Amino acid sequence: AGSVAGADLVGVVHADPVDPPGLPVIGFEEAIGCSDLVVECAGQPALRSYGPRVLRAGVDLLVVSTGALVDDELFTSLTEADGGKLSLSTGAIGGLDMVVAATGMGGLDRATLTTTKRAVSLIQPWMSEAEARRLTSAREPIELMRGSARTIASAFPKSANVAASLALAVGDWERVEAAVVADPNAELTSHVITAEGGAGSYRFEVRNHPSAETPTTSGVVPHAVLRAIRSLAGGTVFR
Ligand SMILES: NC(=O)C1=CN([C@@H]2O[C@H](COP(=O)(O)OP(=O)(O)OC[C@H]3O[C@@H](n4cnc5c(N)ncnc54)[C@H](O)[C@@H]3O)[C@@H](O)[C@H]2O)C=CC1
Ligand SMILES: O=C([O-])CC(=O)C(=O)O
Repeated sequence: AGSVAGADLVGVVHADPVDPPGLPVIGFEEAIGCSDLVVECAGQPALRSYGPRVLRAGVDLLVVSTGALVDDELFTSLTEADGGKLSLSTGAIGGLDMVVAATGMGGLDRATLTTTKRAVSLIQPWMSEAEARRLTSAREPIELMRGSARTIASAFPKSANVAASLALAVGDWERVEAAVVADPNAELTSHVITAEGGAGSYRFEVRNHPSAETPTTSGVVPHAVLRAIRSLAGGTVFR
């Protein structure tokens, strides 16, 4: 809508069969040829395919699908590429600035994240029919999986990028334990972060309305992206 001062949307690269109405659709090569910044908001596979090429072309890259960075090879190619600058969207959660600051003050001993979403939105292609049915017929919350941030961000690529975002802020994939809970009655998506270390002890709780179009995603995420673009474009960072 042109609401980010200092930034113009030059185009949208997409993979759907039908073009998004009212948006300037362009191809990937055209996008990296005519923009200063590419925003990845297309999923972990798209970041794997396109991220390194964006940076190598000297174009900055803002990443939403942070969970793709669990792949060490991709992590290295994105963080050590010569060319554009990489930045990560805070996406659906808050508190990461404080986690980074606390990590800087002697490190964190431990951090946890519990993500609770509407049960049906957590069905994954790798689940058996019985597992998927358990989610569609659940009456009570079910803890679906608990493990390292690396495990959880890989197992729920459209729902637990936040686990990777927290681990990247802590600077240690294994020190962050994440859990995903399927709640048949969850109206809101919740993310509860805890962290402890030399700087203190922290707890952040986020309760987001899911997007009406894509219930796996919290509705606020595009606005986190817009905030990041505003900041990258040199605008005020407190708005
Ligand atoms: N860091 C965070 O807190 C969060 C991260 N996410 C990430 O954002 C991603 C996008 O979320 P939504 O917009 O809700 O998903 P969506 O499924 O509604 O939209 C994805 C869009 O990406 C496009 N796309 C997919 N593959 C592509 C490719 N190879 N090239 C070009 N376009 C491609 C599709 O055409 C589609 O329009 C999620 O898959 C997830 O990885 C989502 C929520 C929070
Ligand atoms: O939008 C959310 O609440 C979180 C999400 O999907 C993700 O981290 O992939």
